[in-house]
Amino acid sequence: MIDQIDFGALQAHDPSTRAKLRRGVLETGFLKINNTPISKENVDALIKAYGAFFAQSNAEKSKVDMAATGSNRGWGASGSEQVDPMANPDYKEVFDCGFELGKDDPLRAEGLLVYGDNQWPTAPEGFQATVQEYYAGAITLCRALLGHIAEVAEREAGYFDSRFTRPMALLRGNYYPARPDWAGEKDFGIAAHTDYGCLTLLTGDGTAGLEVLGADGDWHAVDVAPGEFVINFGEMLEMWTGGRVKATLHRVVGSGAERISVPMFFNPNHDTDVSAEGAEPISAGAYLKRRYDETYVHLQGKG
Ligand SMILES: O=C(O)CCC(=O)C(=O)O
Ligand SMILES: [Fe+2]
Repeated sequence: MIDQIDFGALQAHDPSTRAKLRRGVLETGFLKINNTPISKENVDALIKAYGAFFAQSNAEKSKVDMAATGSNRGWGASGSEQVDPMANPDYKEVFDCGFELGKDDPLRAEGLLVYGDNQWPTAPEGFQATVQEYYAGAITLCRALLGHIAEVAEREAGYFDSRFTRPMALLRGNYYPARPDWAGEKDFGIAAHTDYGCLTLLTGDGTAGLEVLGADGDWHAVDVAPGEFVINFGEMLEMWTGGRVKATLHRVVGSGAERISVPMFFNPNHDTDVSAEGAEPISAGAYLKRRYDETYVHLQGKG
């Protein structure tokens, strides 16, 4: 159900690759992508870094607990996010970091949540450098992918470029422990949801777990080999393109095996109007803040 595309072929404007991209963007909402400029070494180091971070005690991890802040950077304990109001809070743990404004950026004065300060743990050693190296590579890849997506979504070439100069790009490490024995039918690693933003670029440790809802109404397992990526599209891009681009439901029920996945949620500058043509304007920052306030348990009801 999900097409695999070669990033090199996409860059070279290969017609059959372009056709698969079209189907992924406009119909299924998901694609797998390989042969990207992000090295397997960097991905391996990233998975290892998150693994070592999450293996620490909760007391250690809570030194960077996002719940102690009004923002969403740092560690989120199991139960810290509820993506589906009909399900219980997810049992995954997360570590989130995001775009950092330059020291002299006048936007700093506005104290926007979506550009909050990152919180870096002191251990494991090298964690921040590894995560930041991946962050930079993922941003570059996302920008290139959006260039191609603009074409199939009937936007002029370069449409997204000026709108992603200060991207609200949130990189998340998801840690799914083995599915707990207390877990019932309302408990998920991450419950069914659509991503909130524009483009999600996901990699992982190769353990199965991601499921995507197909047009047939069934959940389909999607495997992500280390060094390969899944991309999917979020609510904001669906809205922005008047429904042309598809945001597709997905989830992780979880299994006996623990698992790490790493989504990069790639979103535009906070003041970008992401409303559909003719609709009431809404800024990307306001949209994202509303979804964060709805789903991060420590922000729920504080909007
Ligand atoms: O772990 C996965 O494969 C998916 C994670 C996900 O959907 C998310 O973090 O939004
Ligand atoms: Fe997701």
